[in-house]
Amino acid sequence: MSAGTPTTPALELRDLRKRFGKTEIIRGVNLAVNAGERVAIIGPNGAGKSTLFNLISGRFAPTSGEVLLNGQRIDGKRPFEINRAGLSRSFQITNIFPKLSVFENLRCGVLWSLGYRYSFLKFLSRLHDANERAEQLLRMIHLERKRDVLAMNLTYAEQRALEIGITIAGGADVVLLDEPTAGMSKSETARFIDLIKEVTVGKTLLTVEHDMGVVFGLADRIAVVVYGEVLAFDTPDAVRANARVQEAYLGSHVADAQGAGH
Ligand SMILES: Nc1ncnc2c1ncn2[C@@H]1O[C@H](COP(=O)(O)OP(=O)(O)OP(=O)(O)O)[C@@H](O)[C@H]1O
Repeated sequence: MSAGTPTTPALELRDLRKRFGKTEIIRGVNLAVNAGERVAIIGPNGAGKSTLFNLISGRFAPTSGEVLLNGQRIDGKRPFEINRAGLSRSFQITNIFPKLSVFENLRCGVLWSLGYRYSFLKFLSRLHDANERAEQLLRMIHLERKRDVLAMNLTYAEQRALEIGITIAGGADVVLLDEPTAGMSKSETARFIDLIKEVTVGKTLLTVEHDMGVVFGLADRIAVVVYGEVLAFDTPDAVRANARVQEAYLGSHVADAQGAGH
């Protein structure tokens, strides 16, 4: 791209709105996330963070407004279409197959991302590639030694790592993770932040997060959502210093994160 040409954002929300019955929950959100950026969405309970994720990943259709993935409209498309367009959202742990091994779970993730549009023969010819990709993912999430262990016998943190492996299996370049470290101990969380950074190198990452230690350890920019609007979208330092954010939400949370050494 020549100098001065504006780069297309990896993900862009334009005046996005969502109404449930009479209540407008998302009230005109504009957000442009650059390729390769790591963005955390924070905000009080009920602010609309999960709804925003659901709008981006296609679980909900917006009432109005646009969602663009690499410049292409994806609002109104179905989740699997959005996934194949290059945006992947973390599966919940319940979507891990408990009675399959770690390797088999990863391979399922790879095969699913290849889609059902392939004929059986083409599918078979892809199996070799899928195996290779699953081995690669296994190394990326550092579960080589658990390769043949059934998913149900993994520790909680290992299951969350597997979930991330499945999420990135198809090679999506925009990845959405919903509270990736929820329920983890402090030391597991610290290791997990490093893992997330490693596996998303070169990708665009969006997380919804309550843990301010994770937010400030992971994000290049933070979007603060309050009552369905983006109150601030800036670097961690700028958000920390933002008086409106302090007032609306952050105060005690930031003190906690700083106390934790992040
Ligand atoms: N399917 C739905 N139907 C009706 N109302 C909904 C629906 N989904 C979410 N809401 C409402 O939208 C508001 C925002 O919810 P949302 O889950 O997006 O908030 P959040 O910021 O993710 O909260 P939390 O941090 O507690 O997870 C809430 O008042 C919720 O009750």
